[in-house]
Amino acid sequence: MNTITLSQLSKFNFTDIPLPSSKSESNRVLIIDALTEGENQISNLAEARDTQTMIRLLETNPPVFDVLDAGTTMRFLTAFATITNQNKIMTGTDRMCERPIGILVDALRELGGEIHYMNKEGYPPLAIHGFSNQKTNKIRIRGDVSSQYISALLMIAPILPEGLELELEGKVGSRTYIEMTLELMAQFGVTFTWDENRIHVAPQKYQPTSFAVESDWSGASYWFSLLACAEEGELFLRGLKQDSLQGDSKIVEIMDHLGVRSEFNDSGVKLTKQSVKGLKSWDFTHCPDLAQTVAVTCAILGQKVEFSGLESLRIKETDRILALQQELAKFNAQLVEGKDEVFTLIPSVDIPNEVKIHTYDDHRMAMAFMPLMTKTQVIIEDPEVVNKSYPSFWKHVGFVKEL
Ligand SMILES: O=C(O)C1=C[C@@H](OP(=O)(O)O)[C@@H](O)[C@H](O)C1
Ligand SMILES: C=C(OP(=O)(O)O)C(=O)O
Repeated sequence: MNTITLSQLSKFNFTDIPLPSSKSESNRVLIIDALTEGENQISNLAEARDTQTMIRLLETNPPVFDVLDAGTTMRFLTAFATITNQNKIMTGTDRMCERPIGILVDALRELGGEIHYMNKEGYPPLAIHGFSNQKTNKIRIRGDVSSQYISALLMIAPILPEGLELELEGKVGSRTYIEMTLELMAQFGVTFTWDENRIHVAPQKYQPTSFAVESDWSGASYWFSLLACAEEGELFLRGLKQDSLQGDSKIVEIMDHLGVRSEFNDSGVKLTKQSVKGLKSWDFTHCPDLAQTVAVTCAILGQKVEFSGLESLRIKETDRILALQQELAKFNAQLVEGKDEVFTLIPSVDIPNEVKIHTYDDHRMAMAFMPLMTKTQVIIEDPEVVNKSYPSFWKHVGFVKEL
């Protein structure tokens, strides 16, 4: 197996990190673009494999949409292919075929789509046989499994002949991603109403516009963590906005407790060190992709913290709770499950001279453990796994030089 070795480096010079563009924004804008009559001007699309896969599939329109391991690409293209009345097979990696999609398929069938499971009920691969007449414009949908089903339905809603009223049932996770979807739709001229748990989108057209994708806040989180764990350093993260569409911009608030000060200007955010105020607990319901970053940071910084809202982590690129537990244990930290889905992060008291991190086909496992290099030599297995969201990650790590 390929590995990358990160030598210990606890103090570093000021480093300017260009950051990749957001794959979440890119994948939404690509679907919206495909549904817009007329030309949009879209710039800064992500280099992420998830986005490049989406671009390739939309451009070449093969009979089989193999999305690899991209969740948004699978969910958004399933809704898109159905509503544009295509015959399509939707598939992906083995892991993708273990990630549930039944809630979205049920909703699309209720609307009038014809979709069959090719293997296991509720999971890809799927055979889509298009869409005849819209059967209803009211759908009730659970919000506690993945917000991506809701985003997928919302983006096709304006082009449904009768529009769509979505009633969100139960706890809604990753709400910030639903807000991102609606805000992006609004930037392309679509109006909606959102009243408590009811979102209504009338039939209407997306309006051609110009849009520049922001840098990726989830990818930015690893740099906040690096500075939090280092003894000395300064970073500039390019292309981030204080007023972001991305919920993972919450990392600013979290890291303010963990010793990182953020100052925004027109080109990005400057990070400097400040004293650690401490963190007692955090709820990751609406920013699940930050959980690994924050768990590793707290484990290194000696912070005992209660983590909640981790339920969706079990059905992502890997079971991220199990993966975290196994890898944190390698430097004597723990993530202990307690009552009512609350986990306690017990920090490390003794970090070995070298730690080898297994990455479980999960880009965020590789990137989240990088900051451990501030304390010891780290070997990361399968480093190319970062290509899913941040192909230039290791190149950027190379920009960080010992002081
Ligand atoms: O809509 C999106 O762009 C995403 C939503 C989240 O997924 P869930 O809604 O499944 O939590 C997040 O974890 C994923 O990385 C990207
Ligand atoms: C969960 C993620 O992506 P997706 O669900 O789109 O595969 C992620 O990028 O952390």
